[in-house]
Amino acid sequence: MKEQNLKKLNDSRAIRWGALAIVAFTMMAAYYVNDVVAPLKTMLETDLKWDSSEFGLFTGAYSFLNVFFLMLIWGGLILDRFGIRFTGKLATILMVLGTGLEYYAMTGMADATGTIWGYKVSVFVASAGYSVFGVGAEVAGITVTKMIAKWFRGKEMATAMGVQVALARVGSQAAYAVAIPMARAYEITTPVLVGLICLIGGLIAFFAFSVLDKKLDRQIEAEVDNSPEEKFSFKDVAKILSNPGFWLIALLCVLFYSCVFPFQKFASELMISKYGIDESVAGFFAGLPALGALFLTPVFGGMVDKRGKAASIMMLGAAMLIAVHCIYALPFITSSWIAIVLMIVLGIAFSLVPSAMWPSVAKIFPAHQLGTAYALIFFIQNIGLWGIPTLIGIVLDKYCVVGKANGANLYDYTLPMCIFTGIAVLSLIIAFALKVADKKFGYKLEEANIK
Ligand SMILES: NCCCC[C@H](NC(=O)[C@@H](N)CCCCN)C(=O)O
Repeated sequence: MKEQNLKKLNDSRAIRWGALAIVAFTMMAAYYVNDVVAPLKTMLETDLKWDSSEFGLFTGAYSFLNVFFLMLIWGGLILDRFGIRFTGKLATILMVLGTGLEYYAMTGMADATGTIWGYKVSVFVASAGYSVFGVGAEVAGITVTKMIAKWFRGKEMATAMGVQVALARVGSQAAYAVAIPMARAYEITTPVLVGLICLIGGLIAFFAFSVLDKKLDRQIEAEVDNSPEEKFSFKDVAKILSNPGFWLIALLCVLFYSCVFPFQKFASELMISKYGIDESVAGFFAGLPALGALFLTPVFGGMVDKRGKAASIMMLGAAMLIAVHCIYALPFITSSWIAIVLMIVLGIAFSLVPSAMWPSVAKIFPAHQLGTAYALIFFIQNIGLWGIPTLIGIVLDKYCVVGKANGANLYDYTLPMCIFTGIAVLSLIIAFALKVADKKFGYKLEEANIK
């Protein structure tokens, strides 16, 4: 009997969901490390003497190598050439090494004098470490998307993608919630050390997953990794780039995510300085969008599957984003309750747009172009994840310092929030253009997936 007629590993619901749980743990650790330094902004200023521009440099460093050294593109090529197991292990090792370097810079180099290209040695080396981590995290992201496509093809693929993103949000929310209390109780760098340990756990988890994946490959005759429909191809790049749907989704992605992830990085300080929220819970509130998205992304994903309206939902999410950032920008609104409600509304927008956007990519592009399309969209998104925090950090230092307290600057966040509002307005315009393009080019974004 041919091997393919045997029951394969991923035919067992328990085993395929178990495999997803293993890699989702690795991604959860990645999202934790990604976000855990952000709530410490004020402490970094008092304890390690990092100013806002240096914090912005560090935050944007996540995407630096991905953008300027095209690491996502090389990552896509490596993924297609060497497969999920090799690329996943490589990406996770990069995350561990990068975080190790970041931790070393923040501990062992904290007192080092001197500068590199005008930046403190500790800031520069920590940013270099975070940049290496960013390459690993983004490549791991596309690897996991491909892993889900392989293990869940013809099964609960969209649900599995939603569950993986939702679990990653647990890592983000944990980071925002624990960073300040943990840093106060132990050392400022303890939250990073915990992340490093979790990532080492994630590396072990990925090695365990690889054993299962190898077994699955032995069971399937035609190896999915090598099938032409999964390959990153330069021919496809040209086709994708000439599709107006690609540009609209990529632009919406960079604009929308630039208003969420970089904003969150500064949100703990905003909560404390403008709304008087206690430092011990400010991170928790800054992480609320991730917590909301944890529950709502699968719900809205289900709605998009059953009722469609993906383009309209993206417009709604972008409109909500404008309202949130605009109200944060108003200098006379300083109630902590309003700040918290706005974070909840941001959480709803942060669930609406991704749950409509990522499945829309699959409607606009045929299956064989999907991997390439995701890598290119992530690449463009990373330009915003690099540029916006860098810009906000500089703007804070140059135009927003209004005093000093306990050795840290006090900032007026009006101008940064106006910048975020402007980007959100652009995202609504692009979402509207996408809806028009949907009608014109027949992407079927407004139609239900399940009929
Ligand atoms: N199947 C695609 C899922 C994408 C999820 C998306 N992640 C990203 O956009 C990453 N490129 C950036 C992650 C940065 C984490 N702070 C998401 O919504 O998380």
